[in-house]
Amino acid sequence: MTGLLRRAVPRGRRRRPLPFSNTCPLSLTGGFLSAPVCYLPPPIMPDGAAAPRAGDAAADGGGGGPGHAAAAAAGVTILSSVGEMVAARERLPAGTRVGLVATMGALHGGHLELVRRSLADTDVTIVTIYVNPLQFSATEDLGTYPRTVDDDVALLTPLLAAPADAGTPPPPHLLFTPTVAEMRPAGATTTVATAVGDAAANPSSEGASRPHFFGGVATVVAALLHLTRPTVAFFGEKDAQQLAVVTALARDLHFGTTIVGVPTVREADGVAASSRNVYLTAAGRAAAPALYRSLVAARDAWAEAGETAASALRAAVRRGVDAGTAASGGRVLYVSVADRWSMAEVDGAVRSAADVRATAPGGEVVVCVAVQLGAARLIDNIVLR
Ligand SMILES: Nc1ncnc2c1ncn2[C@@H]1O[C@H](COP(=O)(O)OP(=O)(O)OP(=O)(O)O)[C@@H](O)[C@H]1O
Ligand SMILES: CC(C)(CO)[C@@H](O)C(=O)[O-]
Ligand code: BAL
Repeated sequence: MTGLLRRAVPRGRRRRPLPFSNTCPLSLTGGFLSAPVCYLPPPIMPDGAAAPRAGDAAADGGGGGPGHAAAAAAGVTILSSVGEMVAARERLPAGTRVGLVATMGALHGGHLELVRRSLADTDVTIVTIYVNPLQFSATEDLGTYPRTVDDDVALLTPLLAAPADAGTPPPPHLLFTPTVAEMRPAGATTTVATAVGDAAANPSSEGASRPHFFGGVATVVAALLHLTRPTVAFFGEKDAQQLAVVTALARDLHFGTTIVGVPTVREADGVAASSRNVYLTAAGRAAAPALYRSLVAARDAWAEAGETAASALRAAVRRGVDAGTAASGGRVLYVSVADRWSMAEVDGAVRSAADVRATAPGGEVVVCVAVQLGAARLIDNIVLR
């Protein structure tokens, strides 16, 4: 049976209704990708990155707990194989505006805001949950990264199962939770390199602090864009350099996807919502507002007091974060004042606030900070605007 989709579009646009089938049985066999696989020698991983470890698959998104059954009952389709994902994407009618929200799970208000943006701006939303081993170094927290798939499904279900207008079938939103074995089969050797995330490009950046990281992110995001072919993909501004990397990736490799940055969702005291906040001790949590407080102070010094020296802005953020977190064991990993899209560090002066206000936007500068606070590695940033 075919129905017409008529979703409320709160951002001032009502799109042409699209036909969706509300009886859409999904292949459980992996579609055309279930063809025989040629096994190759063990994969070569990027420098410092951890290969998928035994046991990862059991802890990642595959399988289905009680939350999956509830989601299925509410009409949310959860897919765990690449073949199912490809087949489901193939079934969407031409012209469907598809939104992608890529996550590593342990969902919080930041993720849900991305999903809401996608639901408002596109016809069909695909949320992915995948803890990507390629973006963790051997000494990082791949093994302990919070995996809360049932809770995640429970949070997503009310959003993704929200009914369309009466009388029309709901849009076929999807949750894709592949295993490592599905996403990165034994023998996979190809990775995507990115100059925007390159440590050499900026020694005081997230890319330099986590040299393995952006190669892993670019590789998995390229695979997810390829599998889901989204019209728009939504990424959080909290991960400023990741947003720059993904924007360059989509543009440079002609994915035809628009990358949209979503403003950082914060707790009442300014702390950016983050899955790794669960690692904070009570003292660390009490100290964590120092990051955003220091960033806001630097932005105010630029906007209101005319401070344009990048070195002064960097020093002010470092001083503020040190003062707020050192007693709780906080250690500043880097402070960066960089072009928002190339991530090149600014050596001299940033454009003044008056100049930015008076002329066309462009050449935005972002101030980023990373802090190790006990077991939690926190990042945050503010754009000078
Ligand atoms: N507070 C937030 N506000 C808006 N978007 C966010 C926020 N936190 C994460 N995101 C975005 O959600 C997407 C998935 O991020 P991810 O699953 O790594 O969550 P995370 O909280 O950043 O995790 P971690 O604590 O491991 O860094 C990314 O695009 C990320 O930028
Ligand atoms: C973009 C991403 C899902 C790739 O694994 C991850 O880096 C994240 O959750 O920000
Ligand atoms: N939030 C980006 C994913 C990561 O830190 O591994």
